[in-house]
This record gives sequence, structure tokens and C-alpha cells, in this order.
Amino acid sequence: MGNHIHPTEFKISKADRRKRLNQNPKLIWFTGLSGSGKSTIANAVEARLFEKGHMTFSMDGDNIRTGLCKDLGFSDQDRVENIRRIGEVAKLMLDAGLVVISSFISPFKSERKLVAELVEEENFIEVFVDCPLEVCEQRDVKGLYKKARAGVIKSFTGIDSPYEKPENPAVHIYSDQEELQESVNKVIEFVLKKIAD
Ligand SMILES: Nc1ncnc2c1ncn2[C@@H]1O[C@H](COP(=O)(O)OS(=O)(=O)O)[C@@H](OP(=O)(O)O)[C@H]1O
Ligand SMILES: Nc1ncnc2c1ncn2[C@@H]1O[C@H](COP(=O)(O)OP(=O)(O)O)[C@@H](O)[C@H]1O
Repeated sequence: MGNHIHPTEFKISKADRRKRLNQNPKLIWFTGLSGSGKSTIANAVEARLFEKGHMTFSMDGDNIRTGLCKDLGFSDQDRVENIRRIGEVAKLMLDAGLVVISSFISPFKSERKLVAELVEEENFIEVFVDCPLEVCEQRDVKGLYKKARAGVIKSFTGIDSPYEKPENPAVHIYSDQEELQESVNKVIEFVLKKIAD
């Protein structure tokens, strides 16, 4: 099927959009356990970037798993497909010139690497929200750990489904030891240079 696809050359290029929006599009990729603080930090980071005049867009389970990926569950295979689709959407948004912020557990190294390659490594900023399982479980923001321990939810990340930690993240957050503002500042300091370059 792919053989019969003939790409159109669009008149407006990535460079045109970059110039119009006055920013370098980047993908800020938050990864970490459920309850580690991805959404909380991502939300504050987006607000700061937007305040500074950048055009941003955030993706998380709320706007992806209820729509584009609503046919997917939490088996390894479905998580891989979830991240693959998110990577493709992020790529389109980067082409549109946006600073894209994503908050998904994204537990597998290989999938995160695939996304980085898809959007080109230089555009991929991996932010590891590191938080011990015990702390996430204690927070239990959505009551899901309790359900996972009770066996009501199967294949829960950190309980009976793996999380592979990033080895060399661009930004390493320790959300059990840092104040929210400190974590946000670390991300902002790293990304602002890249976006404004
Ligand atoms: N089995 C299982 N394992 C992990 N998480 C689960 C599960 N079932 C539901 N949830 C809720 O779904 C959110 C994670 O979805 P993601 O799309 O980020 O997951 S993944 O990247 O595809 O692994 C996750 O949200 P966050 O807490 O924001 O991380 C959970 O609220
Ligand atoms: N330094 C911190 N950074 C982020 N969240 C924190 C921090 N300290 C405590 N929290 C709390 O931890 C919880 C994290 O939840 P959430 O952001 O929904 O995580 P995730 O998106 O990874 O599932 C929130 O209730 C938040 O207030």
C-alpha cells in the first residue's frame, strides 16, 4: 500500500513555521511511574513556557487514552502501540512548530528510543521523574495502587508490570526530595536554551 503513496510538497516549510513562531520546536518527554509527578510538573512547565510567549501543547492520558488510543489497554503490546501513536502525533506537532509536552509512563526503553529517533534525537528532551514506588504508592493520587495490590487492576506499572528507568535522561527529577518549583526550574532551565537557540 505504502508504494502508492506520493508525498505532496507543501509550500509552507518547517523553517517558515519556525520563523513565524520564533521558537525551535522540541518534544519534552516526561517519563516515570504513575503518581511520580509527571502531570503536575508538566503542567507547571507548560504554564511557564506559555507565559514566556511560546506556543505549546500538552499530551497525556486524558487527551490521548480517551480518544486516539481508546482501543488500547495496558498489556506490553498495547503500551508499545500507545507510545508509537503518541510519537507520530508528537512528530506532526513538531512539524507544526510547537513545543510539545508529553506525560506518559512510557515504561520501555526501546519505545522511548524509537520516539527519540522518530522526532530526531536533538528534538527529544527526556525528563525522568524519579520517585520510589513506595512514595508513589503512598500518594496513591487516583487510588489505583490500592486496586492493583488488591488484584482488581492487572499489569500495573511497578507492581506486576515493569518500568525501565532511563539511563541518561536530559533532566533527572527527584520528586520525593525536591519541591515542585525546584523540579520545574530544572526543566525550564534546560529547555529554554534549546527552544530559544
Ligand atoms: N495497569 C496500569 N498500569 C499503569 N497505569 C494505569 C494502569 N491502568 C490504568 N492506568 C492509568 O493510566 C495512566 C498511564 O497511561 P499511559 O498511557 O501513561 O501508560 S503507558 O505509557 O502506555 O504505559 C496512569 O496515569 P498516571 O498516573 O498519570 O501515570 C494511570 O492512571
Ligand atoms: N516535587 C513534586 N513534583 C511533582 N509532584 C509532587 C511533588 N511532590 C509532591 N507531589 C505530588 O505528587 C502527586 C503526583 O501526581 P501526578 O502529577 O498526577 O503524577 P503522574 O502524572 O506521574 O501520575 C501530586 O499529588 C503532587 O501534588
